Amino acid sequence: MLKILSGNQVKKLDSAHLELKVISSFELMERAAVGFSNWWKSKLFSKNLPVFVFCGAGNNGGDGFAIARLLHKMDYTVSVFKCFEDRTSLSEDAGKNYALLSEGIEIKSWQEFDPTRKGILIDAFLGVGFKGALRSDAEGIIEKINSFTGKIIAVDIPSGLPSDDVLKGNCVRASITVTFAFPKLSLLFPEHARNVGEIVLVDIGISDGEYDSFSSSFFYLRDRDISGFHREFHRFSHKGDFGKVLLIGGSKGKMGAVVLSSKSALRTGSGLVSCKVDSEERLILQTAVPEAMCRLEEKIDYREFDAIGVGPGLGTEGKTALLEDLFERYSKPLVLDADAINLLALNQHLIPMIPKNSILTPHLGEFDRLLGTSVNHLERLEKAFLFCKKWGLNLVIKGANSVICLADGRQIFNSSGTKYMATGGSGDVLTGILTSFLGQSYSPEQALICGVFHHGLAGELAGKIKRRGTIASDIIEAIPDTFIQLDIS
Ligand SMILES: NC(=O)C1=CN([C@@H]2O[C@H](COP(=O)(O)OP(=O)(O)OC[C@H]3O[C@@H](n4cnc5c(N)ncnc54)[C@H](O)[C@@H]3O)[C@@H](O)[C@H]2O)[C@@H](O)CC1
Ligand SMILES: Nc1ncnc2c1ncn2[C@@H]1O[C@H](COP(=O)(O)OP(=O)(O)O)[C@@H](O)[C@H]1O
Ligand SMILES: [K+]
Repeated sequence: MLKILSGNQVKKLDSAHLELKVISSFELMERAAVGFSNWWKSKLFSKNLPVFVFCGAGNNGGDGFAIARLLHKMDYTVSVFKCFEDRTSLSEDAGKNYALLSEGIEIKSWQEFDPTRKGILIDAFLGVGFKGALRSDAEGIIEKINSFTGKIIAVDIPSGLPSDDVLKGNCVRASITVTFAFPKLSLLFPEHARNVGEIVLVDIGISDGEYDSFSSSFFYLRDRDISGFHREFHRFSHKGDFGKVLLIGGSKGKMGAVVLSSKSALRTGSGLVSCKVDSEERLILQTAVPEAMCRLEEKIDYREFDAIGVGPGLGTEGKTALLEDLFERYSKPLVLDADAINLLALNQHLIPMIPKNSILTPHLGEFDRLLGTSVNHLERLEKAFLFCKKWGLNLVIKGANSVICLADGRQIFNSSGTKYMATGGSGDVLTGILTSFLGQSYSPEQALICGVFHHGLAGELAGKIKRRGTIASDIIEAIPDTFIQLDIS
């Protein structure tokens, strides 16, 4: 799994790579620019639109010059806008790439840019080398870039965004950020979404093993990581191997939640799915999901089940005793979502009773209720880290790039998912998926890594067809396709 390093570690990673592969820093810059232009080619941007490349004096600007050269070669009309006083201030590699700009490329000062022009703007002003508060000239440059009404594409990071911290000043508002080697931590914070836009990761040839000597507790989960975490089933596997799971949830007016969770558990491969629901409401579940069974008795022997998920649509009124009783009589890891989390927020004395290694899946609102409001995502990550360590629990901070926070302190940002998943019930689908994997004897870590990724991928597949018309049921229907897509039998 790809490690997310700090901005300060990037230079060291680069130097180690240059030494290992015996290449120059100039060649590495060229790889970044080639990676960018290959992505550009795949997007088929119209050649009728001129390209404006804003270049700073550092290596981010160097990437910009090289990109300008490559796009010009591809027959785009390219102008470079200098965001520096004179050539002597350029970094060595930026200087080399500046010298390679061909005659057909117009070179102007950033002040000369007319932001009302039609075209595409490439922001290669500041990269991960940006430190401290913006200097006053830089403020002006960023304002100029942001006054442009067309598409802005940031190189590595939107200029002005610190790579590992929360934005404090002004920053370019990009609609796409093409980042190199690994996504910089701050690109993944929800409060930066308007500045970062869509993230595109460009490989510059640094292999995962080269990150080994760098310490980081942050990771980035991609499709290639998944298969190693799945369990294999063989020809003689029986119903029991696929697990017997229980979902506790649903209440008057909110039965849909447990309908969605149970369906998604079945679509994820559970052998047997039972639901503990109010007896008056059972017909809704049994009609909607005939494959699921209802358990109506007051005192279920929870030990019958390989995994239990609790919370979707449960309601909080009068349910504290149910949760307490569950913690007393079940010792395997649970999945706790929605109202189970709200109950914990209201009854914090129950937290020490949660079976070790359980999984909590709060969205930002539930997270705040449980652990208090946070001023920014960094604080939220720190709170999650302390909570998971203290209680030996795992937690998913849900949203775009959901963060899997493991009990051992690792925090894994998910790469799959789409904005079309921001629809009622998609969290209930995740509860079903996670409970299903736990029931199939996946460890909580395996269940989390596979579950969160497949959920996001199912959302992407559904969103490709249904766009903003995507509903939670579409995500469930797409779960089987995720196994095909990832070649999991
Ligand atoms: N492995 C990688 O990640 C690679 C990174 N490359 C590029 O190199 C960049 C990093 O290059 P550098 O270390 O030269 O740094 P940058 O180009 O990001 O920044 C240095 C420049 O920013 C200015 N600056 C810094 N703080 C400022 C402030 N507070 N106000 C105004 N200006 C400020 C400096 O004067 C200098 O001109 C990356 O972002 C990426 O674009 C690629 O060229 C090659 C591979
Ligand atoms: N913009 C987004 N990008 C990616 N995933 C998203 C986005 N918005 C929501 N999701 C995912 O959808 C799910 C929503 O969960 P939740 O808020 O609990 O929904 P509900 O309570 O309606 O079931 C989470 O897994 C979250 O990661
Ligand atoms: K930039």
